[in-house]
Amino acid sequence: MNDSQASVKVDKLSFSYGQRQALRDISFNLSPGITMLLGPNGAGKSTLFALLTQLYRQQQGEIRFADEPLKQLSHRANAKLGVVFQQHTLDMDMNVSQNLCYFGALHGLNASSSLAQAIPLLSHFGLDDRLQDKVRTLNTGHKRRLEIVRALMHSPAILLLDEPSAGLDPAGRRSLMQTVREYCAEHRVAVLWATHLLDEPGAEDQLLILHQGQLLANGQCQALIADHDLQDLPQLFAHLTEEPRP
Ligand SMILES: Nc1ncnc2c1ncn2[C@@H]1O[C@H](COP(=O)(O)OP(=O)(O)OP(=O)(O)O)[C@@H](O)[C@H]1O
Repeated sequence: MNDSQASVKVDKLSFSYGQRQALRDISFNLSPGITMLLGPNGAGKSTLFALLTQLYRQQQGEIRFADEPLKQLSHRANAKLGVVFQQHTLDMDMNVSQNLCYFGALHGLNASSSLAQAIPLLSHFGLDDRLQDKVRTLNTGHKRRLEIVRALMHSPAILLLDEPSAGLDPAGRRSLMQTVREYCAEHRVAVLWATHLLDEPGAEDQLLILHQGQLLANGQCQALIADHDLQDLPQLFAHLTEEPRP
C-alpha cells in the first residue's frame, strides 16, 4: 500500500443534529498505523464515523482521503475505505464463505476473486478453518474478526473500526488489537479505532480524545501524558475532561 493513499485529513469539522451540536471544530490527520479515538458515550464518535462513511452529509469543515475532498470522491471513497460499525451486519444463517462472497460482489468481485482475497486475511485473523461454518456458530471474537476480514477484502487504505472490541473479554480484546496492529503495520493501512475503554490505547499509539463533541487531545499517548506531567491515561483523561472549558 502506498502511504499517500492511507491518509485522512479532517479539518474544522462540525456537525449538529438540529440544535444539538455533536462535533465542534474537529481537526486531525490519520496516517498508516492505529489511531485510537477515545471518547465516552455521547462524545461524538459515531457521528464522526457517519461523516467519514458519508452516511451523513457534511455540514461544516472538510474531510480529505489521500488528499482528495471526500465530497468529490463520493461513491469512489468506498474503494478506499473499510468499515466495521458497532452493529453486527453479518448474515448469521450463511456460512463464512457465503458472507464474504456476498460482500465481495458488492465491490465487483466474483466468488473466486473474493475467496482469493479473503483466504490470506482469514489466515491472518485465525479463521482459515471456518470457511464452511455458519456465522451463527462463531464466538463473538471470531464474528468480530470476520467483520474485519470482510472490511479488508477489497484492500482499502483506510480502516474504520467503531468499538471493535465491544463484548470481548480482556484476552480477546488484546488478541484482536494485536492482530489488527500487525496486519495494518505490514500493509500500511491507516486505522481509526474508536473505544471508550481507557486501557485500550497503547503508550505509543496516536490518540484522539473526544469529549462532548470537542477534540481535547491529539498526539502520541505517552507524549500527551508526559506533556501534562501525569502518570497514565486515566489521569490524563480525568484532567482533560474535568477541566472547565469555554
Ligand atoms: N440522530 C440523532 N439525533 C439527535 N441527537 C443525536 C443523534 N445521534 C446522536 N445524537 C447526539 O449527538 C451526540 C453524539 O452522539 P454519538 O452517537 O455520535 O456519540 P458516541 O461517542 O458514538 O456515543 P456512544 O459511545 O454512546 O455510541 C450525543 O449527544 C447524542 O445524544
